[in-house]
Amino acid sequence: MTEALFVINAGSSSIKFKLYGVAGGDLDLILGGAFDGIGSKPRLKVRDHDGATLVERSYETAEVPDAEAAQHAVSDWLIPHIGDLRIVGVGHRVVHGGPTYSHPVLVDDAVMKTLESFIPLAPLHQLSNLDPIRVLRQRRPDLPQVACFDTAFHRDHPELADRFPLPRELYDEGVRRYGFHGLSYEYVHGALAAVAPGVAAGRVVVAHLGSGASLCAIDGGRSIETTMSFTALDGIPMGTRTGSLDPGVVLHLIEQKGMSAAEVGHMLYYESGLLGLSGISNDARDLRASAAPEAAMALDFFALKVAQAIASLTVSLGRLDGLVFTAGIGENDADMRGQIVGRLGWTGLAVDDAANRAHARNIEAKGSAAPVFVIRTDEELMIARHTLRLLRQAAPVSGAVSGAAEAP
Ligand SMILES: Nc1ncnc2c1ncn2[C@@H]1O[C@H](COP(=O)(O)OP(=O)(O)O)[C@@H](O)[C@H]1O
Ligand SMILES: CC(=O)OP(=O)(O)O
Ligand SMILES: [Mg+2]
Repeated sequence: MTEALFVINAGSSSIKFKLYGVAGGDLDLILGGAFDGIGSKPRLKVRDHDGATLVERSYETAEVPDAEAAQHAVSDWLIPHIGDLRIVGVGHRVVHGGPTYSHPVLVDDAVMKTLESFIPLAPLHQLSNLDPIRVLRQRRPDLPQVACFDTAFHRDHPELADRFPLPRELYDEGVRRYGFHGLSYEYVHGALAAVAPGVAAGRVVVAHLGSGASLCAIDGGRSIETTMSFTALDGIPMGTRTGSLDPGVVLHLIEQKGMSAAEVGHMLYYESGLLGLSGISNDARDLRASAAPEAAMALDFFALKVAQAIASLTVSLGRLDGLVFTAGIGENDADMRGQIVGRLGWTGLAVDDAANRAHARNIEAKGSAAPVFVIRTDEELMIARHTLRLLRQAAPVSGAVSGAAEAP
């Protein structure tokens, strides 16, 4: 019977999942899918390891009204398709590990309680991340579950990158620059090391530009600084999130406009960023396709802020040996990459137009001050690697893990 790992990357409106075979110590993708449009246009799509569609179906909103219902829909589809696989563990992306967790951890009651205490630090993500862990713990208490944190990669930041210029006691209470997208950065850095080990050993900036977006300065594999901080609101503008904002604006909204904290929070998380700037869409594809000047302005604003972040992170690094683009926009939007690097022309960075349009692995122009890479991120594979390592540490004798005989 083939042993397999299940990985869940649960977001606010989607649940991405992958199933890996773990025979022989390797991780072999069996299938991967996503349940997205939770609360709006619920849809389940699953592909096998070759990319062939196994299922693609839509649901009525009333049929799958929330994340928990989506998890059940995923399980209902998965269980009959699992065949004779034996699930030996489940790995989860958990966005916030707070000051406590700098490594992945096996979830038990105490861990769960600590992770729940971080919900206010990541209201858009943490609850959705913990939901599937809770549901699975009820359904399959015997199944080991591992939480892998977006914050962990950044936990040994230098102190200068970890502080806000606020009264010291707030830092002691946990008001720190945690940083996110760590699983993506860890994966991308590893992938960079495989193709350009010299660059990866040096000083690089990775731009994770998805619907959530941040950048990270990495020196020799270690995160030095990143644009997101206490929450996933900080840094560059995103699909619907503001990125950095004068805190005086927040005071203005509360004091002068009489908005409640919840209303301000909703505006900062859901109504701002590309959506707020354009008034059209949070999706960069829609903005590219639009002829409206507001759409072009929103994209230009995004490019400017990303370019400024790259320059700022390069100051922290002291040198730039490579720039990497990843995630939805970074991997697919050649115009955006061109706009961003174009704004950094004064540094000597330049992209080759044909390579950029082809989404080649290396897109720098001849004579560019540093190489520029496009690398596809794979948070799920990173989670699977961490989960397997931890499960093997927990059960070193069997070589893998045993005990779980049913599907999740
Ligand atoms: N071809 C494309 N051109 C421009 N933007 C794209 C393209 N493909 C995807 N995107 C952008 O990527 C975003 C999703 O990125 P992704 O990394 O999957 O985000 P997340 O995992 O946070 O949902 C979409 O909202 C969209 O704006
Ligand atoms: C932390 C974060 O912003 O995650 P995502 O990109 O999945 O929204
Ligand atoms: Mg993401």
